Amino acid sequence: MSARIIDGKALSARVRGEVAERVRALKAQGITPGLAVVLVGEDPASQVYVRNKAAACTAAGMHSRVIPLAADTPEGELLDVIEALNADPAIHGILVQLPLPGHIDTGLVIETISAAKDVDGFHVSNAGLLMTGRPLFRPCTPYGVMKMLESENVSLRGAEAVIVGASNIVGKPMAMLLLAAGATVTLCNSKTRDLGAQTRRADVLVVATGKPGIVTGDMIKPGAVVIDVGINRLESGKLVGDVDFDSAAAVASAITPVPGGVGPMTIAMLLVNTIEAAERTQRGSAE
Ligand SMILES: Nc1nc2c(c(=O)[nH]1)N[C@@H](CN(C=O)c1ccc(C(=O)N[C@@H](CCC(=O)O)C(=O)O)cc1)CN2
Repeated sequence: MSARIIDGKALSARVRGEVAERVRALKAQGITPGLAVVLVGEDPASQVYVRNKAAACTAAGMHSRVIPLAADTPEGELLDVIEALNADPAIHGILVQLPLPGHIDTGLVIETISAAKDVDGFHVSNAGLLMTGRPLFRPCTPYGVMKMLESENVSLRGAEAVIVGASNIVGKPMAMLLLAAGATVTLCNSKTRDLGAQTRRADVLVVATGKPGIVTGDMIKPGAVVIDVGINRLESGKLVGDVDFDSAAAVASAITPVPGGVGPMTIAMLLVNTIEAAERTQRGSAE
């Protein structure tokens, strides 16, 4: 292995420490930032993520409210919960943990969250603002990836960036952020012909498909920076990314591990978005 390991755990701890300082400053002005997380159902992975989000919030000095709802909660009831949170002045950020049970329209749920409290950055208004270069909230995972690239001093101006996976929550916003930073962006999807021909052009390669091992070392340009967004639990219980780590690390100049890479940054950037939402409220009330 020759690649440098990009330590998401260490960077997320730094970011969370900076957020904690901003929380202290805001509290001194009488505002406690508050995050509400709605969890529908009992998906074990979602339960872990929600618990970790709440714990990170509390550790940073924020107010955290977790709202667990049964898997068969009617859609209308979930929308009522969101409306109540939209109107609650103690709550500055709202997120609904995904995925949702099949009987619920995810798009409708996201659009019901007030765009000003949409700390996931998934609301169509926030997606539009990001696309037009005026971001309010950047989606946490791609935002975390940008923070990792910045911390590694990766030069993005004019760089070839290739993203594998075109989801609304990672791939598409990732493309917008890399484009805004001056990269030439290629966004691959499940229909892309000859994926390796695309990935081999990448100076920065971001993989977010949920398919373990879809990218192997022979698909990577020597010296590329490889960001693995995938989190896949194998039957053995082992957690792996979308990139075959050993073969990729032999070729790349830097690579994120799984676990301990992008995942912890997702939670750190959620705290950043929440403190920004609360600071914005404070500025609004001071004007
Ligand atoms: N409303 C949202 N739902 C989902 C999001 C999101 O950003 N907003 N992203 C993912 C899940 N996710 C956050 O919610 C998330 C996934 C993984 C991690 C993480 O820290 N992973 C650890 C490993 C944890 C484990 O042992 O399972 C790591 O990679 O080191 C944090 C957040 C889908 N849903």
